[in-house]
Amino acid sequence: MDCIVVGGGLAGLASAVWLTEAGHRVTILERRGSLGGRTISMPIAAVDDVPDNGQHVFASGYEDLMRYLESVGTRHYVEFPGHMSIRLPDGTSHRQAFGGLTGLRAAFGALPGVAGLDRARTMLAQGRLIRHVLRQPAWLDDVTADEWFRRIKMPQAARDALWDGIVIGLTGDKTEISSAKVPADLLVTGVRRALVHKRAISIGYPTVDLDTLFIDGAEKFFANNGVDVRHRAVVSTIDVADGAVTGVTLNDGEHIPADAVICAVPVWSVKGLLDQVPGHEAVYAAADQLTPVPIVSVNLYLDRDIGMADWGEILYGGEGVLEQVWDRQRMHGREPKDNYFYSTTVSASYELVGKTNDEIIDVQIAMLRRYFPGAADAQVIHGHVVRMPKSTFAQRPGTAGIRPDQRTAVRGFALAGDWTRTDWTTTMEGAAQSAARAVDVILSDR
Ligand SMILES: Cc1cc2nc3c(=O)[nH]c(=O)nc-3n(C[C@H](O)[C@H](O)[C@H](O)COP(=O)(O)OP(=O)(O)OC[C@H]3O[C@@H](n4cnc5c(N)ncnc54)[C@H](O)[C@@H]3O)c2cc1C
Repeated sequence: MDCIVVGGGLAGLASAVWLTEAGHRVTILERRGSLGGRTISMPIAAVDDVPDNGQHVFASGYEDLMRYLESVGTRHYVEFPGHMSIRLPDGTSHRQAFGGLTGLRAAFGALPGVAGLDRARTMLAQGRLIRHVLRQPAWLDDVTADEWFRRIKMPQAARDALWDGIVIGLTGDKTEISSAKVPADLLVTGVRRALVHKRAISIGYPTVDLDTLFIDGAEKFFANNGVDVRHRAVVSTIDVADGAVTGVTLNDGEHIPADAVICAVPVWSVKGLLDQVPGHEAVYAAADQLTPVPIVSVNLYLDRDIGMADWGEILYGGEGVLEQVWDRQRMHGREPKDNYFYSTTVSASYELVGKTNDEIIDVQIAMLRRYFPGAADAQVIHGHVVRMPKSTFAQRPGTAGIRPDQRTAVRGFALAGDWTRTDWTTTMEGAAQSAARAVDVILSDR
């Protein structure tokens, strides 16, 4: 078959690799000048370094993403150290091993900063939470995670220490925005994966920049297997005749014929592309409801070691958003030479994203000084702000079930992308799983 993949982010790359492995001829059409979509590196000449557009972390249940990395030969660049740390505003850092004794103690309410009666209240609230996750009451998608925590009487201290961070980490959004059903579903996915692998889910990270991890191996694979990659090719319609796909048309009017097409553009780019696809109204309605969530990342090259206790630390008790700090040189196994490189991530950064670069750097440095005594006199050698107003998408109450399936009403045409229906939310694994399912649709349509 002659196949077209629209979009060269992770969902498109994985689709192209797996269609090629299945023996088909593939063309990738990517609107930008390079591949990678939302997972890219951004070289900075001033410090001779290659930071990313934002730190990406992995969960050990990311099966399809790992399969993609196996296919492009870079699986060995992901490490799961088995721990991460949380830091409280008083500067104390607590190392969290995943599962094991720490998990057991947490189940009994023993969380940092949670004391006295709140421990018993936390244990009871967590019991109610687990019951809701397993039984999924009908109202779960009618309320925000914030309201859910109020209903199960989760003490504020436990929310500050763990649960708000979990919601923001899992959904990418604030507790007062995200539907309670999203974290509940993800907890089910996590437990399922943990049971299959007989291991608690843990968090890992790439030991190289994102281009080396996701793109370089893919480009070699494409060159070796005759995949045609066309940059700056902007698709304007998916073409359909008699219920089957016939190809795509670019914005300059060129029609490219194909036997099969996978459309792997982000949710905010899909409107207009599917006008000829029966049922596109529901997809466009979903696209209107899955609104973008900003992430602001700052790559900070400092003149000294701020004394991080771990490769990654989550800062609790911040400003209601999840703030994370990453020790990039440690993660990449490099000795600091001319500077100490820390990367910070502010998820759901609705307020921060509108500020100037200098203001953002000031806010982040002030935050490091608050949490890390070693940062008190640190000077910024170079600061690099990455503002991504469209990083992930929000799933507000009432949106359960609106994410479209990969299978469409058109023969030979499938949707992919982190926003299509998967076991995950807006993640790299969601993108990879959507690709696996889209490729299955195409292969089963033959
Ligand atoms: C800062 C940041 C941090 C993140 N952190 C994590 C994390 O820690 N863990 C995690 O799992 N996930 C994380 N994510 C989410 C993850 O990056 C995304 O969910 C995933 O990369 C989405 O991949 P995708 O292929 O679905 O979409 P995209 O990567 O957006 O790819 C879509 C591609 O389609 C192209 N395109 C659009 N329209 C057209 C058109 N008309 N014609 C041709 N091409 C088109 C675009 O240019 C783009 O290259 C993070 C995201 C960001 C931005």
